[in-house]
Amino acid sequence: MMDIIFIKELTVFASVGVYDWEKTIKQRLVFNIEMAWDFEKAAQSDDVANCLNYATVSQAVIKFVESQHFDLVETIAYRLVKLLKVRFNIPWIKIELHKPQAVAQANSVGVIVERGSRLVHK
Ligand SMILES: Nc1nc2c(c(=O)[nH]1)N=C([C@H](O)[C@@H](O)CO)CN2
Repeated sequence: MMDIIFIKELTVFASVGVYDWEKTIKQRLVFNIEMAWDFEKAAQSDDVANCLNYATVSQAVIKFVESQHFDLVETIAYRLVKLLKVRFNIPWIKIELHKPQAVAQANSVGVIVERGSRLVHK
């Protein structure tokens, strides 16, 4: 059995890009995040203290992405997945990072990183 928490289309305006002009502006990044979590304790207690709080995770994403300039979307995804997995003790996490305005002819471009095991033992 596997329970999943998701965050869809979390938008963050970031200093991101390899070109000089990109270091002077903010650009829209969009995150889709999926995280495995065992809902047993949260559902039994109906207590937010026992869940993986999607609001807290969202704030951690925003704070990290806004903290500095990044040249590559890979760098953001790679460091962010490590940060979230460790800080929130997430057994499996998948982050899809879009930079929608990067390629005019494309609807979106970006990267996907996935870490850990989806099998949460109950
Ligand atoms: N694989 C990547 N390719 C490119 C990136 C990137 O972060 N990862 N970035 C750029 C530029 O910053 C581009 O987004 C400007 O439009 C080019 N290729």
